Amino acid sequence: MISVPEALGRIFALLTPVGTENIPLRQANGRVLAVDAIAPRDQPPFPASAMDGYAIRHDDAELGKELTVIGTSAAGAAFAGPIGNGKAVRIFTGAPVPVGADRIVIQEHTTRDADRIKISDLSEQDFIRARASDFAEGFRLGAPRRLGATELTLLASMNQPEIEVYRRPKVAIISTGDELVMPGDDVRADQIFASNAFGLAALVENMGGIAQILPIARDNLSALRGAFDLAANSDLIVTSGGASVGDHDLLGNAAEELGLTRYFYKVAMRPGKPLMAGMFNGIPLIGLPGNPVSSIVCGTIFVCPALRYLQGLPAAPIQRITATLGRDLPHNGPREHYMRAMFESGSVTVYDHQDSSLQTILSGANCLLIRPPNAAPAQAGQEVEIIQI
Ligand SMILES: Nc1nc2c(c(=O)[nH]1)N[C@H]1C(S)=C(S)[C@@H](COP(=O)(O)OP(=O)(O)OC[C@H]3O[C@@H](n4cnc5c(N)ncnc54)[C@H](O)[C@@H]3O)O[C@H]1N2
Ligand code: MOO
Repeated sequence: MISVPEALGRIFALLTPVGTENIPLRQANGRVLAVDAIAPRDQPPFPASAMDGYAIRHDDAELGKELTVIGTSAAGAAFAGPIGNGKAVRIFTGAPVPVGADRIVIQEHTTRDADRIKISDLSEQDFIRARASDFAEGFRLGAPRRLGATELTLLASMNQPEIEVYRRPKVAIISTGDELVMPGDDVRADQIFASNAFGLAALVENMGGIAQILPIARDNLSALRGAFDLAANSDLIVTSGGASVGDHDLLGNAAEELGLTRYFYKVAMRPGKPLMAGMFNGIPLIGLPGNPVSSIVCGTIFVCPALRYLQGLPAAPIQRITATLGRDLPHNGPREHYMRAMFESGSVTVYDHQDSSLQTILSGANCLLIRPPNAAPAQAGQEVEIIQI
């Protein structure tokens, strides 16, 4: 059995980032920028007022001084002329500061009478945003990076109506097992509903991929062949179930017969021991164990980083953070244990029941607490690592 980092490294080695495409900025939420975006001009493109008030010359900034208002500068409607001593221009937030003015007096610090204002108070600040104080022409937003609200705001202000992003990787999800039926279908007493594919599809979509849930493959070679045929145009195949050693667990052997080159089988983790990965007729394949918790844990630990890597992001494991253990834990066995747990106010407490079939416990958990292989007993108050889910 190999370790989790070793398995993840071998999965990255199977993958090649997908190609790129040009898309409208409006469709870029959640996508990964593939090429640096470069600002074609300064922002702000002119010195701009940060407040509503009056633009004046610095020399005129004296308490009690009276000035003549000679015009208005509004956002999108600049005052054309320059401004001299003894003069003021009514100005609004975001408006260009007239040539010659180098200070804004906020309107609360003035009294106005017709076209005259009197300065009644003064701030230390000039309330002028210098040209290019946000970014200058030539500023780069570097790729690769995932685009969300903040990046899209910036890209729009950089006048990027279209951007180059990585294509969304297509992931075919194949559930295997004679006992499985899709939710809503007729179910016999000896069958259960196929749940793994729904969670896995959500993980894939959350990571920017396109998930395709294929029809359930029964535990026989021709059913598996049919499912794999449907996955032919995918960037990644994810299977669930049939990975273990039972008489009906034929995924590994059958897939090899159909063209799979297996790169590894079995990982020192819990849940998830029968994980495998390989290349299926040119398409990378990750084979997850069938137990629902194993499938989602392995999806989080392996499929999510794989999706990031397919979209041009660095080959990196899922982020861990530290938390304080809320309750003592016994020593751990030889496999790295991903325990379902609750993280609240910095403290993490594991659930009593950790069987990898318990979907209710998994859905109640908000993190996985990681126990290293052969870890000594841990006491409440100790620092531990968790992954938020
Ligand atoms: N003799 C041994 N038996 C088992 C071992 C072992 O080392 N020796 N490993 C156990 C571990 S650990 C796991 S994990 C499971 C994994 O087995 P498979 O990947 O072959 O999964 P299945 O047998 O097909 O299913 C296991 C379990 O999960 C249910 N299942 C499967 N697919 C789905 C699905 N899509 N949605 C919901 N539930 C699903 C299935 O009905 C079984 O109950 O093997 C242990 N056995
Ligand atoms: O490795 Mo299994 O996934 O513990 O239930």
